[in-house]
Amino acid sequence: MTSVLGCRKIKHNNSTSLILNFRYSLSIISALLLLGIFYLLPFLNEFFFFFGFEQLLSANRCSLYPHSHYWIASKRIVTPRGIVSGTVEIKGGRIVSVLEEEHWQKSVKSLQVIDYGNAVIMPGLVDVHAHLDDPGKEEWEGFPSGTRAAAAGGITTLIDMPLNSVPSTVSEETLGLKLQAAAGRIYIDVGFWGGLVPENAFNASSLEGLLKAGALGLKSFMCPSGINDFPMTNISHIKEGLLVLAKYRRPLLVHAEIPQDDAGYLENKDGRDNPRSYDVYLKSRPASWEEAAIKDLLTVSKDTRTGGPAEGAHLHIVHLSDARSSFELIKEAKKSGDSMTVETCPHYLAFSAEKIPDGDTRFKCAPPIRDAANKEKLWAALIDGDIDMLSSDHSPSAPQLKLFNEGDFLRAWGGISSLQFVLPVTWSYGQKYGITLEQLASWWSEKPAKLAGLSYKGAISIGYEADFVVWEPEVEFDLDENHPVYHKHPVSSHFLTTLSVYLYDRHTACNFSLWYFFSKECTLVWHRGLECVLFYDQISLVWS
Ligand SMILES: NC(=O)N[C@H]1NC(=O)NC1=O
Ligand SMILES: [Zn+2]
Ligand SMILES: [Zn+2]
Repeated sequence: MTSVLGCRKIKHNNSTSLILNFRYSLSIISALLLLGIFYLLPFLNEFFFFFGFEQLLSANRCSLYPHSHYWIASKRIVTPRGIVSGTVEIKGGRIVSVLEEEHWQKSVKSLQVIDYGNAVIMPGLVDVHAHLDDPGKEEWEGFPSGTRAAAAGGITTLIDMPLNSVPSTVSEETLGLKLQAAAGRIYIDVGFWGGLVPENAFNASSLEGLLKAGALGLKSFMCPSGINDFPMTNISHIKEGLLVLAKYRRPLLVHAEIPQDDAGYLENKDGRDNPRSYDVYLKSRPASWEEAAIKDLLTVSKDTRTGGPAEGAHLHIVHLSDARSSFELIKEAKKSGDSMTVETCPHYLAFSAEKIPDGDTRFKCAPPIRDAANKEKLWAALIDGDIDMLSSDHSPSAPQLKLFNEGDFLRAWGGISSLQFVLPVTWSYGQKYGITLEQLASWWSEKPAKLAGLSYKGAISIGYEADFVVWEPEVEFDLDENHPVYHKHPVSSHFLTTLSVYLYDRHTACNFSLWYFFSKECTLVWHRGLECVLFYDQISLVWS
């Protein structure tokens, strides 16, 4: 296939990527000037050495094709106006035309066309909720490992959460540290959320500094986050934050759980309950926690309505698990005109509490995975369009924090590691519900790009950035220990092994799909004789 040759050729070809790198370095320079991050000045020598050489060299190898102007063809191109058989024309990293078959065949020189046949060309996934833990907790995950796993999973843009790294991203300065840590170490486009915490919530100029410095929006917790320098906010903090966000027309993402006094969580303080029991954990964080948080949020989300004091701001509920009361409240608020969206995650759509073995802390996340009936309702809400989008909530930790030996659900780290597998998991588990490729593109690309304010990403449309995933929905692979995993901790990659456990338990054939992947180093990975290519044209940080 031409792309194999194309890829190898690119390893030695400089022309296209020089433009890429020029653009990349320029964006960094202008950002630095713009932001006035003067404290970075002492590092600039090193910084430009890094970018000028390392980054140039590595990115030189990342272009798909030795042309800045080329076409990719397929019988299944997922566009906002449906599935098209034809070509996407790419020039300088942007989509300049999408042509149906009969229109392109005459006009395009064959050498500049990569024909993927029946493979699906979709917009690259935009994951708006992942914790890359870098700087400071690189032993949990990092920009290189995390973005590489993302690329291998078809994600071309990732927005990093402000907590789990050290320090948390809660100021212009700490955002600067993120940029520094990401520089030259990312394989896909990366943007950042900033944190809304009690310390900055009433300090509008601090929040503005964070937003002006490039944070795409803010994130806050309504319960303890598990991270000391990321304390929880109350509704007054959130109300204030929304006023600042309104000015910048940016979203607030909220972890919506408020601890309730009646919860088993408190009852177990004396250690009477068995901490290995998933049921005990589930009861310790009941749906009433989510419901209480949503009820509280609705007292301020109305401010985001047209004519309201926070018009322009937007409230986004992350990782909804409760498909009952909490979901109904969100749905009503949206109907009333509150500017709100909600996401759920593949683990809530794939697993159910009844099947989680006691002591298996790979399944621990917050809010918890609930019962099978709840899972069905989540799927229905997603398919009806009432849950707007999906995200990974990739939240890895050092393996020892999962306490695999003790299997203590109450003390183990809460977080599931899933980045590389969100596309095949969504597709595979969605088969039962007859989900379509267009729905996948909406949940994983179009809506998340919109949330992050990336108006030039998330769709295969003229003028959009040329970020794609090319994959074969019909091809299956076994998710076993031989499967290459790029997360920092592949062995304890909770989600991966969890899925395997499930599949083996049920003795079903693995129904996961294979996608092509093309890594930055131009390493072609072959699975079952199929060439894997994911390609992306823009290697740059995302700026608002
Ligand atoms: N700190 C952190 O990443 N917490 C995440 N983990 C999880 O399971 N839910 C979360 O919010
Ligand atoms: Zn959360
Ligand atoms: Zn999270």
